[in-house]
Amino acid sequence: MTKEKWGQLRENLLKTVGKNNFKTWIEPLEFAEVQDGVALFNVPTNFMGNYVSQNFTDQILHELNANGQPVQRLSFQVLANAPTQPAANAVAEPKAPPAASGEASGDAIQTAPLEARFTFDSFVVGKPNELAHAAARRVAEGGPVTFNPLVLYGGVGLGKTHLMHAIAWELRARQPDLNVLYLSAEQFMYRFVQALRERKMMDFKHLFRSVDVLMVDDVQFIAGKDSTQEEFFHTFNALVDQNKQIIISADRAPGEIKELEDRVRSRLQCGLVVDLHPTDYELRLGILQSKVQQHRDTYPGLEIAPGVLEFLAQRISTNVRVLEGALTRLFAFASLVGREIDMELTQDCLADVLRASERKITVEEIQRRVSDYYNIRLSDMIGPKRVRSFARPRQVAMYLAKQLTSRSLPEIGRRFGGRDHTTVMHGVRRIEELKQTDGQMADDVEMLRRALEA
Ligand SMILES: Nc1ncnc2c1ncn2[C@@H]1O[C@H](COP(=O)(O)OP(=O)(O)OP(=O)(O)O)[C@@H](O)[C@H]1O
Repeated sequence: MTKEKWGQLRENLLKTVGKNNFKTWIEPLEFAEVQDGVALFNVPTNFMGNYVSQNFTDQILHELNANGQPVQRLSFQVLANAPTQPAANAVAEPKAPPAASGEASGDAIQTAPLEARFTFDSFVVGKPNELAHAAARRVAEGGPVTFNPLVLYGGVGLGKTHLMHAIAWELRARQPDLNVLYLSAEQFMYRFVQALRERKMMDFKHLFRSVDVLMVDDVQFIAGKDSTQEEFFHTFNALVDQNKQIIISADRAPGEIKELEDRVRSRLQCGLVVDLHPTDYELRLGILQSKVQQHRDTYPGLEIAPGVLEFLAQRISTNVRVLEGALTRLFAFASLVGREIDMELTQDCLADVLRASERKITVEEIQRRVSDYYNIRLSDMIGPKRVRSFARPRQVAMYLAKQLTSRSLPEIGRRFGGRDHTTVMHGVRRIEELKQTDGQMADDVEMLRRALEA
């Protein structure tokens, strides 16, 4: 059967299904092929495929067979533009959703392919993200729901979206019939507001309550947006009641998202909350090595001199997105000028990135980190109390301030509640000694240093 033929047949369905149904459900079906008695259609969302299959199969089969097309079954696939992956059985949307359009809400969610690159295979695992990765893997296996929701949180560019897409791809591969819905919290709000405006709340509720897996990215976005939070809360409860998996990402821990309603916060905290820590040197190097492999296909024959990747992993300590961007630029530049990627070319090509990442660590930042680490209040770190539980963290912070900033001893003293420079000197020496004799102290200081430098 040809597309034209389907176009003609389709018109006949107008009478049997009615104008509204026809417009909403039949017209968007794109005929693909007939094979072994199965007619395959492309549909914009999985939800739509399911709906048509449940409600209009008989009419469509009848129409096809009555017009000389021997078809026993219908099949629907979600259209995905992703070139290297099969069509995802998940609906996704671009990070920046389009401005409100006149499109009907509820019956279909704006679709876009999941990012083809964001798979488990391309995700490099290291200490900072191993727990998040393991949890994502577990959920992606699609077995019985053991923790609900899974909340992945972490700073900018640390791989939250990558992991979420990887889960969706994996679920799709393992269970093609599963209805996986991935969208950003912003898109959730946009859909909700549109449904309210167009009085299509029933459709909206039906859509969101009929998914098997709901994935909401950047949930911090709904903080302070009361009615969206309320709807999210109800959607959440309805799905949890049906034992459907929910996966959420946020840029910080649920407890730290301001203006998030308590009941939403406590729901998020009910499941497994795992964080993606800032990358460390080893992870950055691993990611760079893996990206180099990918670039080799595009730029065969380009060589990288020894030491360049190590240098980048050391110097670019911001997010992975910046790291990736730097490498892409390096390859493009090197291929353009026909040179090997060595230190000189790297310095030339990435001068601005390298400058920007020369991050200055402040004494205040150190104090904050150290007090968090030892679970004491910032005011106690700076204040006058001399009990060991405050004095030791204070000395660690002084030591790190001396090591990681260019502040003088008197300047550091001033920032620790106006202490004398000899006190600072004593503190720094004490930690130096302890690092030699106390393994725990050596580990603590190293961990803090890495976290601050990340
Ligand atoms: N461990 C990793 N291995 C491979 N690539 C990674 C890893 N972590 C992050 N990336 C890459 O870094 C880029 C940024 O990741 P992603 O978009 O997932 O970050 P995010 O945490 O969602 O950030 P944002 O809060 O800005 O949305 C992506 O291209 C992603 O593939």
